[in-house]
Parts: sequence; C-alpha cells; structure tokens
Amino acid sequence: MDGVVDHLADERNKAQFDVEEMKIVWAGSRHVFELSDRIARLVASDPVFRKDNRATLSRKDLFKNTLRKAAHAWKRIIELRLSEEEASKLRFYVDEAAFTDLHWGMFVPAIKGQATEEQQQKWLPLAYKMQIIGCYAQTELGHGSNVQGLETTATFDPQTDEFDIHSPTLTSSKWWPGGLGKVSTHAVVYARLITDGQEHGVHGFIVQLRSLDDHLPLPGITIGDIGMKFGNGAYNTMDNGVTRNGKCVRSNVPRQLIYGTMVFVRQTIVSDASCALSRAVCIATRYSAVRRQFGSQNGGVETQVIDYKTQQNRLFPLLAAAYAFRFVGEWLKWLYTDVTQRLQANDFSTLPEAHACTAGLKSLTTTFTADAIEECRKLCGGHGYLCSSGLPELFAVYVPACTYEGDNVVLLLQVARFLMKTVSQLGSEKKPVGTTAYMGRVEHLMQCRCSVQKAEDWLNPNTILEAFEARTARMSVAVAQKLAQFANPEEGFLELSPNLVEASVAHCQLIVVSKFIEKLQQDIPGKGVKELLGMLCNIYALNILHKHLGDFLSTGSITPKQGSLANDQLRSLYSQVRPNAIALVDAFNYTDHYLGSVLGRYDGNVYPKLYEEAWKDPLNDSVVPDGYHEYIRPLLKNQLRNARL
Ligand SMILES: CCCCCCCCCCCCCCCCCCCCCCCCCCCCCC(=O)SCCNC(=O)CCNC(=O)[C@H](O)C(C)(C)COP(=O)(O)OP(=O)(O)OC[C@H]1O[C@@H](n2cnc3c(N)ncnc32)[C@H](O)[C@@H]1OP(=O)(O)O
Ligand SMILES: Cc1cc2nc3c(=O)[nH]c(=O)nc-3n(C[C@H](O)[C@H](O)[C@H](O)COP(=O)(O)OP(=O)(O)OC[C@H]3O[C@@H](n4cnc5c(N)ncnc54)[C@H](O)[C@@H]3O)c2cc1C
Repeated sequence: MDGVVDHLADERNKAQFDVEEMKIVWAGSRHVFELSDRIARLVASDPVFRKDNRATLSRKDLFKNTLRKAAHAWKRIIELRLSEEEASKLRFYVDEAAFTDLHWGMFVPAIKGQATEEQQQKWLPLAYKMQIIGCYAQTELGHGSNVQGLETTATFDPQTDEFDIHSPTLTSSKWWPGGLGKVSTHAVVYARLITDGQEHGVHGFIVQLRSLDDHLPLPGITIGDIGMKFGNGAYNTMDNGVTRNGKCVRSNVPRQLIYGTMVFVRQTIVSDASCALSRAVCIATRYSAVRRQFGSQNGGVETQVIDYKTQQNRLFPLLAAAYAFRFVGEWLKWLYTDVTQRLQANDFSTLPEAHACTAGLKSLTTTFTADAIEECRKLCGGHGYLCSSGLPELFAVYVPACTYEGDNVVLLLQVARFLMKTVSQLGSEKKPVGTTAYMGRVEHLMQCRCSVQKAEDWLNPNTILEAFEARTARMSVAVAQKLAQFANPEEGFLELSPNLVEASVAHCQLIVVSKFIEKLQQDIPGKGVKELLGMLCNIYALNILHKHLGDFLSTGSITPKQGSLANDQLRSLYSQVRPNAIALVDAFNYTDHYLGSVLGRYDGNVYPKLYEEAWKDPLNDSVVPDGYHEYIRPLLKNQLRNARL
C-alpha cells in the first residue's frame, strides 16, 4: 500500500481486535499463514498467472492458456523445490480449474486409497512426476448419482490376463470426468467387474487412454470434450470428457474402499467452501463500505450502504458462516485423517460417521456458499453484475460444487439413512457416539424447555446448543415414527424424503454450530479476537434459528417469544460487528490478484478502477463498432426499410 491512498483506512482504524492474530486463526497456524502469504505474493507477481482476461478469451484460447499456466506452475514447483504444502497453496492462488485438480485431487488419491502395494509402486512414481496424467472416470451419460447403476463392464479374460473394459451403450459412455476430454493419458475407470460370467459390483481400474508418444487415443477408445459449460471463462478452463471403452491393466480392490476417494474429496470441498464464501464476502463487505446511497444531511456525505440494517442482516450472517465453515472444515480434516488411519488398521467402525459427515457437510456448505455468492452479487447492486466485480465468474465456477462429488439432495438422503439408523438403535446396546452423541440424551431433548427470557440469554452457548439439539432430535424422532408406519421401509423413505432431508439439514447445522462453539473453548490469543469470534458464532447460530424458525417452533424447541428475542439479539450483534467488518475480511489476507475484483480492492479505490477496467473491454478497441456499416448505418439511413417496401 506504499504511496497509495487507502480509502478504507478509517474503517480499518475502527477495528476493536488484533487483525494480525485473527489472520493466524483464519490460516490455522502461524506456519500456514506465513507460507500462504509468501506463495500468494509469488503467484500475484507472476505475469503468466494473470487471470483478468478469462471472460473474454475464446474457449480454445482459454483452454490453451490454462495448459500454459499448468506447465508454468509445474516448472516453478520444480525450480523452487516447493513442498507439497507449498505446491498445493500455489494451485489455490493460481485459482484456475484445470486437469491438474483431478490428477492430484482424485486420480492420485484413488490409487493411494484403492490400489494394492504392487500397483501403487508401479503407478504412483509416474503420477507424482506427472509422467502420466490421470483423471477419475466414474460418471456415465446415463448414471451419476446411482453408482451401482453404472453400465460399463470390466470382464476378466484369463487367456490374456487382462480386463476388457467395455461401454456397450451410448448411456454407458463415461461423461463428465475432468481432464478426460483433452489431456489425461490415464484414468481410474469405474466398471462392473465380471469374472467367470459372474458380477462382483463396481470397481476401479487403471486404464491407459492415450499414447504417451503422440497423445492419440489408444485403439478402441473414442474420446473428446463434452462442450461449453455455464458462464464465460469460469469452469470452461477445464476439459470435461466423454469416452467409450478400451483394454486395461488389472486391479484388485477391497470392497469398502471403493468410495474412499469421494470421502476424501468431499472433505476438501468443505474446506474449500469457506474460501469461496470468504472471497465473495470480502468483495461485498469492502464495496458496501465504499458505496454510499441516500441519507445526506444538508449536503453532507451520504450513508455507507453497510450501515443499513438490511444490508447487515444479509451480509453479516454470510461473514459469520465463512468463519463457521473454516472451523468445521478444520475439524472434518481431522476426522478424515483419523478414519484413514483406522482403515489402514482394518478398523471400519467410524467409516459410516465419516461418510455421513463428509456427505452432509459437503451438501450444507456448498448449497449455502453458492446462494451466498449470488447474494453478495446483489449486495453490490448493479456493479456486482459486471465481470470485473469477480462475482459472476466466482458463482459460475462454484455452483457445480452443489452437483459434483454427489448431488446435494442425494447426499442429504445418505445422512438421513445414517440418522434413522441411529434413532432405531436408541435404547439398544449400541450407544450413539461422535456427532450423534446428543441422541444419547434423547429423552431429555424430547421434553426440555428453552430457558431464554431476555435477548441476552441467547448469548449462552449451552442455550443455543440445547435448542439446536432439541430441534434435530425431535425432527429425527418424528420422521422415524412416521417411517415406522410404513409396511415397506423403502417406500416410506421415498414418501418421507422431504422431511428426511430437513432433519439432515438440521443435524448438519448442529454440527457446524457445535464445532464453532468447541473452537471458542480453545486458547485463542490476541486482543479482542475471541470476543469477535464469539459474536460471529452467535450470529451464525441465531441467523439459522431465525431462518428456520418454523422447525424450532413446530418442534416446540423454543417459543414464539424466544424466537423474537433471538432476532432482537441478532440486531444488537450486527451493531457490535459493524466497526470490525472490514478488519474481519482483511483477516482472510487475500491479495487483489486472488480476489480478482475491482469492487473488493484492498485500497477501496473502486470508481477510477471500474472506469479504467471498462475501457479495456475488446468492444472498446474501436470507437465505431465492427458491423456499423453493415447493420447500423443502413438502419439509420432507412435503407433497410426502403429495401423492404
Ligand atoms: C492452472 C492450474 C495450475 C495449477 C497447477 C498446480 C499443479 C501442482 C499441484 C501439486 C499439488 C500437490 C498436492 C495435492 C493436493 C491435493 C489437491 C486437492 C484438490 C482437491 C480438489 C478436487 C477437485 C474437485 C473438482 C470436482 C471433481 C468432481 C468429481 C466427481 O464428481 S466424481 C463423481 C462423484 N460421484 C458421486 O459422488 C456419486 C454420488 N453417489 C454416491 O456417492 C453413491 O452412489 C450413493 C448415493 C451414496 C449410493 O447410494 P446407494 O444407496 O446406492 O448405496 P450403495 O449400495 O452404493 O452403498 C451402500 C452402503 O455404502 C455406504 N456408502 C455409500 N457411500 C459411501 C462413502 N462415500 N463412504 C463410505 N460408505 C459409503 C452407504 O451408507 C451404505 O451403507 P449401509 O447403509 O451401512 O449399507
Ligand atoms: C463440473 C462438473 C465436474 C464433474 N467432474 C466429474 C469427474 O471428474 N468425474 C466423474 O466421474 N464425474 C464428474 N462429474 C459428474 C458428477 O459427479 C455428477 O453429475 C453428480 O454426481 C450428479 O449426478 P447426476 O448428474 O447423475 O445427477 P442426477 O442423479 O441425474 O440428478 C438429477 C436430479 O435428480 C435428483 N435425484 C437423483 N437421485 C435421487 C434420489 N435417489 N432421490 C431424490 N432425488 C434424486 C437430484 O437431486 C437432481 O435434482 C462432474 C460434474 C460436474 C457438473
């Protein structure tokens, strides 16, 4: 900021907490903060990684530019001898969806999680050096959610000691896999295993797709890109592929680990939600402090839009959620590490809970984040609709997270199965543990009364927790009782699926609230840091309570009066957070390069930069537009009309 006017300086001076310490809390540790900061600057200062032209490039140029960036990134990783942690931050700050995500994020984990020792020794060194490039080919044209419904077959031929991978129909074509369309040389292909004429369910097989000499598809394989996706630029940097069959290399997979890669990726998607959300919130918060509308007294300055209570009521819960998702993401990473270690020791006991948590939290956080990015766009008024705000592209890149790695409703139904199983086991030997431990107090939760009498009573974390637990327990038990009335449980499950999904959402929201409260019980240094986090935790919880008041009231978990007091407390919390809003988004420590938004600039110098940016549009290359002589001039001169008459 040397020599640059900081238009947000007054806002920064208002902060009542230590921003530098909050940056450490956000990053997770001082080590991660310093590393992230260094890599973010490295990326921002490298011209190859510029991204302000993505919306205007043609698909082919966009894609080629992504290939260039990926090759350059890999070169820098090798030259600078970056560690895995540094390389992964570099990918984060380069901020461009590419085949490398699938290679590192799914192909390598699938081999690590599902291949035998011998297979790992063969494939992993090649993959780590990127001497082969892999993708994850599960979804087909006809089936995505229903993995057991995949049609591709892998038939073992004892004569050749090979599997014959076959997609016999159009609908069995692999369709969607990222990186498959134009880049990958190999894939983990999911197919129904057939040996001796017998079926053994869906398994993963490593298949070579393209020649390592000339990149042409191997015989028997038809391969290409599936076409343009939502939004200009955005996810179109990625080649999503279609392919039909081939021969392959043998595989031998333990049944329970087939789904392991999805558990891993869902966990990373939850952590990623806080990044996308915080980015949108940072843009909307800074711009809301810059933007002024109405309220001028005697020709004085107008009101900053961030001071309108309606703006705060829309924006601050999103800010609070960004922090909430950060902490639940940290916890989920711990849970995933724990379950992985157990699996290595053949202990599968915590896998169902890990599956339910990753599926449910992936669904909850991505649905919320996608909606929140769009809300941030609206919070920025008309300028939010400009590509230079960064929000349209962020939305277009982010919104498929609600679908990929499991459609969000399908995933909530998985949580519902887990919840119903937990309820059905209450009173048996098997005690609920982990995130369902609260169900062990179901008798109390079914009849407890919320003690809130005045607005400030809602600041007690135990009060909040009990209201959320009572709501979830009562919703789960109510739907379980309805289910029990069906002679055929699967029929009941289908009929009651909307109620089941609502119970799952309540359960996932409870997990997020409880992990935020747990975070606050840790030692958090820095003046005012814990206090601010406490306010954000209360905003996150009370906003949910307000938005889902129907659930809380219909289950009798709180009274209408208590609901109204929660809302009073929310308004008071907004006033307390307001002076800290800019500092709270500064704590994300995002560079202007990463934010990619004129509205979210650190220095708040929005208007001159918006004007400057507009002139860069290719349409402004000429004063008189291409097409004037053909279409505008004849119109103005009435030549078109005369010609018709
Ligand atoms: C320009 C760029 C430059 C940068 C360059 C830099 C390069 C260098 C970088 C170097 C870095 C090095 C560091 C690397 C760091 C890593 C980076 C990480 C990034 C990660 C990002 C990844 C990218 C994401 C992009 C998006 C990818 C999207 C991919 C996909 O979408 S893949 C396809 C996913 N498909 C689905 O999810 C399908 C959904 N369906 C299902 O999951 C299931 O079928 C089902 C719905 C659950 C099935 O239901 P059924 O009822 O049919 O059940 P079924 O019979 O199958 O199962 C029954 C029992 O099994 C249980 N169960 C089900 N699922 C699971 C599970 N997942 N786990 C455990 N158990 C499960 C189920 O509960 C039943 O149990 P039961 O009730 O007890 O019987
Ligand atoms: C950008 C992007 C990248 C992707 N990358 C990959 C990849 O790398 N590799 C890969 O293998 N796949 C990939 N996919 C595919 C992705 O995993 C699937 O699209 C996803 O799992 C959803 O499956 P589907 O498309 O079959 O949706 P469908 O299941 O057809 O969903 C359609 C609708 O039906 C509803 N529905 C479906 N089943 C049920 C049910 N049982 N009960 C109630 N409602 C239901 C859904 O909620 C949804 O509203 C990608 C997809 C996208 C968009």
